[in-house]
This record gives sequence, C-alpha cells and structure tokens, in this order.
Amino acid sequence: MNDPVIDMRDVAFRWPGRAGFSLRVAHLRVAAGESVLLLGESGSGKSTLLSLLCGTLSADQGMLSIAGTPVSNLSGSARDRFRAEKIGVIFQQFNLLPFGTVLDNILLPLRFAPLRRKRAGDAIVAAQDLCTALGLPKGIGSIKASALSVGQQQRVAVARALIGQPPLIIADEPTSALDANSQLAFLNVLFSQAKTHNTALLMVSHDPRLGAHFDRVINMADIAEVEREMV
Ligand SMILES: Nc1ncnc2c1ncn2[C@@H]1O[C@H](COP(=O)(O)OP(=O)(O)OP(=O)(O)O)[C@@H](O)[C@H]1O
Repeated sequence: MNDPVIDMRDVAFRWPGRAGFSLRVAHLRVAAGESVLLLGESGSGKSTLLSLLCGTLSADQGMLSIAGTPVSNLSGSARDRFRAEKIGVIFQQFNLLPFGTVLDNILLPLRFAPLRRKRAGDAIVAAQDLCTALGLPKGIGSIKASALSVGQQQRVAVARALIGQPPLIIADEPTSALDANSQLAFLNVLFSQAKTHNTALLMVSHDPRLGAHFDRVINMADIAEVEREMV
C-alpha cells in the first residue's frame, strides 16, 4: 500500500486511572481514497480507537502516522491543530451548533486550520458548492441548524467534514438513527464526495450489512486485543 493515510502500529492504550479496559492494535492501515467499515461489538473499543486516530486520546505506546505525519509524539495542542487540518469528523449525533447557521457550521473547522482554509479557496463558495453537491436546497446556508430535518443535518455534517479536502474522514456511527433507505442515501453522498477528492474514509458501525458498500471491512476482533477486567 503506497503512502497510507492511516498507519498505526503496535499501539497500546489504557484509560488513565482505570484498570478495567485496555486496547492493543498491532496494525491498521488505510490507503488514500479507500473506504473502510470498522465493525465490532459494543464495548470492543471502536470509539476509543477513533479517538486515538483523531488525537483526542493519546496512546501509551506505539506508532501512529496520519497522512505521512507521525502524530504519536505531538503535544496536545499540536495534535488539535493537526486534527483540524487533516481530519474531517462526523459524529453520531452530528454535533452541529444549533444556533449557528448552516454556513457557520460548515465553515467552523476552517477557523482553526489555516492550511485547510487556504485549500478551500473562497470558503463561502466552497461551502455553497458542497451544499449543492450534497443535494441541500439553495439558500439553506442562512438557516439555523436547529431548524433542519435530520437528513439535512447529516448532509451539513458531511459538508463540514469535507470542506477544505482533509485527507481523512472519520465517522462514528453516523447512520445509526436512520432507516435503511436513508442510510444508503447518506453513504452514497459521502462516498461520491470522498472519491472525488481521494479522501480516505473510516466509519464505525454496528451494522455488518453496510459492509457491502465499502472497499474493505475490518472487525475489531481481527486487529485489536482488548482486555476487559470486571471492576
Ligand atoms: N471516558 C472514558 N473513561 C473511562 N473509560 C471509558 C471512557 N470511554 C469509554 N470507556 C471504556 O472503554 C471501553 C471501550 O469503549 P468504546 O466506547 O471505545 O467501545 P465501542 O466499541 O465504541 O462501544 P459502543 O459500540 O457501545 O459505542 C468500555 O469499557 C468503556 O467503558
């Protein structure tokens, strides 16, 4: 695999002050443009792994490189800046700012990421173009996020993750609240946008049926060793 966007090796993590759970990942690689579904039972550490990849948690040992940059040794604030520049995140509940407009929400990641802002060019035009590509109605940019339907919130969350073309999108169960048709529609817009920019996509889900739509499916049980002690 040439220049993987995610390259994780021999990573170990234990929740600080908590003996109950530890996670070891021998090897995880995701290529540019590749879509990967990460499956695993509840409590198997999927969200913990995503937080390690995003740098909101830091591993106790091991090597993690994102888009060619070794991030394991970055300080907390440097990791925050790196994440803003390189990773688009889509949360389960979308986490839009309810009192912000659609445009405010989509432009938010650029505020902390000067290089990403530069890549976006004219940021407002880029946000509007993404809204159009994602099938959002014209003029939606000035609507408050709290007034959107769930389907519109999803699309705004995708636009926010995609703006400025980060090399990696990480999504934590973004389709869990949707019916099967809406899930598929959501994945299709996400895939088509990700392919256009050769963006790698790592998405967590409980639903193995979604696997057919991804380039690759990874099971937590195959890549991670988890210790769960009863505490
Ligand atoms: N902030 C935290 N502090 C301490 N332990 C935590 C914290 N967040 C999660 N854990 C523990 O880490 C373990 C793995 O949780 P995690 O949320 O990563 O699993 P998951 O596979 O994403 O589960 P689910 O599918 O239910 O969301 C669990 O034992 C959980 O209790």
